[in-house]
Amino acid sequence: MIISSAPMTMAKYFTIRNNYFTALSVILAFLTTALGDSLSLLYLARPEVPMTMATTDSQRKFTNPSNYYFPHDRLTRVMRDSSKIPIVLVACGSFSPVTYLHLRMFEMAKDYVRQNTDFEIVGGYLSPVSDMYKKAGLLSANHRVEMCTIAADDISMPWLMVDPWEALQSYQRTAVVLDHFDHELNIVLGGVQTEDGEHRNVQVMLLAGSDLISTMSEPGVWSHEDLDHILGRYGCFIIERAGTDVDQAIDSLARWRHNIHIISQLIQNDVSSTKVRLFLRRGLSVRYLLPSRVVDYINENNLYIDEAAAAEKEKGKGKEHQLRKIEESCA
Ligand SMILES: Nc1ncnc2c1ncn2[C@@H]1O[C@H](COP(=O)(O)OP(=O)(O)OP(=O)(O)O)[C@@H](O)[C@H]1O
Ligand SMILES: NC(=O)c1ccc[n+]([C@@H]2O[C@H](COP(=O)(O)O)[C@@H](O)[C@H]2O)c1
Repeated sequence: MIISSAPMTMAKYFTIRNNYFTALSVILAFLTTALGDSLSLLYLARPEVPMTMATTDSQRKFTNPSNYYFPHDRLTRVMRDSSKIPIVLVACGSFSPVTYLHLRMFEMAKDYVRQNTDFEIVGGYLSPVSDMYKKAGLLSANHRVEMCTIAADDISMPWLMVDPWEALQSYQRTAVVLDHFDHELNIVLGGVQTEDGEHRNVQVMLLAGSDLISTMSEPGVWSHEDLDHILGRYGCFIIERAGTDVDQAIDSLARWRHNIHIISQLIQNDVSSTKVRLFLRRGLSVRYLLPSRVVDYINENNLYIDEAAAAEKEKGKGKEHQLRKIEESCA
């Protein structure tokens, strides 16, 4: 149970993510220079969103948004190996839009779990953040949930689901989100079973990139009680991400080190939603950076239209040649 939490602002959190964003800035600065304007800086603007901290209790009754049901159709209810500990992976984030790297995080975690742990993954969830998070480029929750649902609806990932609980209400801290999963999986559904019919509680674990974990070392972004709750009670898998020094990121999290699993990216790939939005804004192709059906959804619904309109405007300013050059270099 979390007893208290210190007030803090999301502005500070976004400032602290600068390590990652500095690396991203270099890439964006390159594109910006090539285009000869400063529009891409808009993407780096961090919002001023106050995050009011409330108390949480894992035993509390959760209020669900209307018409909400907890998705569990792809949850493995009977474990394959009773000697293992059943876990569910939860990835929290904006997913604006969801990319292949978000999906790949689950695959990397699956390999790591099989090779290095006594866990058995019985399900995975994408949990898009609420609109109240107000991060730059955050599309409405309905669209983000829909894009995640399309992305997760892939027969090659039959254990991945999208939970709209967090997205469809006011901002919820990650500790509360993990409590919600714990409640739904273990209290409402009653956990899972072994082949012999023995009941097992499911261990909820956070799945995140190292840019997110680096913010946990900084005072004022996450309360100590929340960190203790997330890393002490639940635990997490951290996917290495270019631009973040993982060792430095977890330096001050040493007391929970046994519950923090670091997963190296053997093939460096730093696709990000920011870059995808930038490409869309420039009218560049984003195919093969995210599932085709998500690209179709974006096009059909004219999403990130402001960005596309900005690109049109640039063409009007006679920058077609430069755009073509970038497009060619990205082909
Ligand atoms: N290329 C990547 N490598 C490792 N982790 C990633 C990668 N892309 C996203 N993540 C992780 O996925 C989670 C959700 O990410 P989020 O929705 O913020 O995507 P993002 O690409 O970082 O978005 P944005 O560019 O808008 O900040 C976070 O924990 C983030 O660290
Ligand atoms: N104190 C907290 O619970 C806290 C602080 C910072 C970020 N977060 C979460 O981390 C995720 C970050 O998402 P982005 O990577 O899209 O910014 C979001 O789900 C956000 O709610 C939680």
